[in-house]
Order: sequence, then structure tokens, then C-alpha cells
Amino acid sequence: MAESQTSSSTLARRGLMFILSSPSGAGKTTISRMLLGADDEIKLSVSVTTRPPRPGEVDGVHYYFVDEDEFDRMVEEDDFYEWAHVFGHRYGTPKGRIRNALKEGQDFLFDIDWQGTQQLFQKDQQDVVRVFILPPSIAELERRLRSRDTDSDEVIDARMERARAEISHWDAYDYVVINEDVGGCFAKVREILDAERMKRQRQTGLIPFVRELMS
Ligand SMILES: Nc1nc2c(ncn2[C@@H]2O[C@H](COP(=O)(O)OP(=O)(O)O)[C@@H](O)[C@H]2O)c(=O)[nH]1
Ligand SMILES: Nc1ncnc2c1ncn2[C@@H]1O[C@H](COP(=O)(O)OP(=O)(O)O)[C@@H](O)[C@H]1O
Repeated sequence: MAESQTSSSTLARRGLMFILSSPSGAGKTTISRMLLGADDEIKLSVSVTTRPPRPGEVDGVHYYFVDEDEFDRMVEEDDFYEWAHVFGHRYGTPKGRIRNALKEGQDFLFDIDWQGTQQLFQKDQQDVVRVFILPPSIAELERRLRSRDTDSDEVIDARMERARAEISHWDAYDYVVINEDVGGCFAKVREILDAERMKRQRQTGLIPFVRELMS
């Protein structure tokens, strides 16, 4: 078969900003890590935080851990796409090289809260895909936070206090997935990502491809 100038399997496309949010403990970190492990085309947007690292968290991989002064400096120098106060700490999305990489077809995963989601959406509606993960019940949410064994009782109580407020933002998302069993939830999140990649507007290589088909 003669090789065509434009192959359908290598069509250029614009990258997307794939946001996963949930009340704390519902499983977004678990799903994020599964997605990053399974899919080479998506990279984590590593946030900057003033929260201390949890055991096993690596600076520059899970977060950039900074002190209050460093965070202030980054705010002053306009280094953030968005930032927010969450659970008494500050979290922000650094600008880095995201804009240019999107043009080159790189996808980014954002594990950020509803405030950050709103800000990113206002800045860049066409590239943002918003997914909200819900726990199957409040009792299970609390069980998961306790079983994770990373936070004190006080911190867990504060996270549970906030859970209802966080859940109330569910309708500001494009997709809502209930994380009952991890495998099922992960499969649904992947389907969403795959379908969003196929959106006509994102497939920038379609115009020359179709032109060639029709010529
Ligand atoms: N707005 C915003 N929220 C963030 C960012 N990074 C993390 N978060 C959110 O901050 C909250 C607390 O995160 P974390 O301390 O890692 O605990 P988690 O709830 O167990 O994931 C979560 O809702 C995250 O989605 C960020 O860069 N911007
Ligand atoms: N579907 C699930 N069933 C049971 N446990 C889960 C499920 N999803 C996540 N977990 C566990 O619940 C805890 C909280 O999940 P995590 O991904 O850290 O949540 P988040 O990032 O939303 O705070 C972790 O110990 C994780 O292993």
C-alpha cells in the first residue's frame, strides 16, 4: 500500500488539561497515579505547596515543597497559573512550560481543588477537561482517610468537615465518577480521557488529513 503523506495514526493534536478533583480521601491521588503509570502521553502538573511532605512523597515528583517565604516570592513574581488556600496550607500550579507543551500535543494531569479548577477553566476553557470523583458514601470516605494513615485525627476531622463543602461543587465539573471499586473508576476515567482526545477541535491535524482525503 502506498504510504500517504498524512497518516491517521499520527495526526497532530492539541494537548489537554485533565483535572481530577474530589473531596479529600475519595481516591484522586490513587487514580492519578494509575493514569500516569498506564499512559505515556499524560504528565503530572506538579503543584507547589507549603504543606509538609507525607511519608513517601518526593520533592519535585508529588509536589514541590516550599516554605511560606518561597511561596510569597512565587506569588509576587507571578509564577502561578492559579493558587489557593486548602486545609491551612497554600497550593499552586506553576506556569512552567505548560502553554507551549499543550501546543505540541502534551497532555497534563492536574490534581487540584475546585478553586483551582475554576481559575484554570476561566483562563483556558478550550483545553480544560474537569472530572470530579465522589466516594460511594461519607462513611467510606472517612474509612479511607483513616486507613491511609497519613494524617492525625485532628487533620482527618478537618478534612471530613470540609468534605460536604467540597462535594457541593460537583456540578461545576464536566464528568462525575463514583469511586466504588478502583478498577472500575480508573477504567471510566481512561475512557473520558480517550474520548476527549478525539474531540474534533483538539485534532489539529484533521484539516490537512481531510483535505488530502478529498483531493
Ligand atoms: N487550587 C489548587 N489545589 C491544589 C493544588 N495542588 C493540590 N491541590 C488540592 O489541595 C487539596 C489537598 O491536597 P493534599 O494535601 O495533597 O491532600 P489530598 O486531599 O489527600 O490529596 C486537594 O484537594 C488537592 O486537589 C494546586 O496546585 N492548586
Ligand atoms: N475504590 C477504593 N476502594 C478502597 N480504598 C480506596 C479506593 N480508592 C482509594 N482508596 C484508598 O483510600 C485512601 C485515600 O485515597 P487517595 O487516593 O489518597 O485519596 P485523595 O487523593 O482523594 O485524598 C488511600 O489509602 C487509597 O488507597
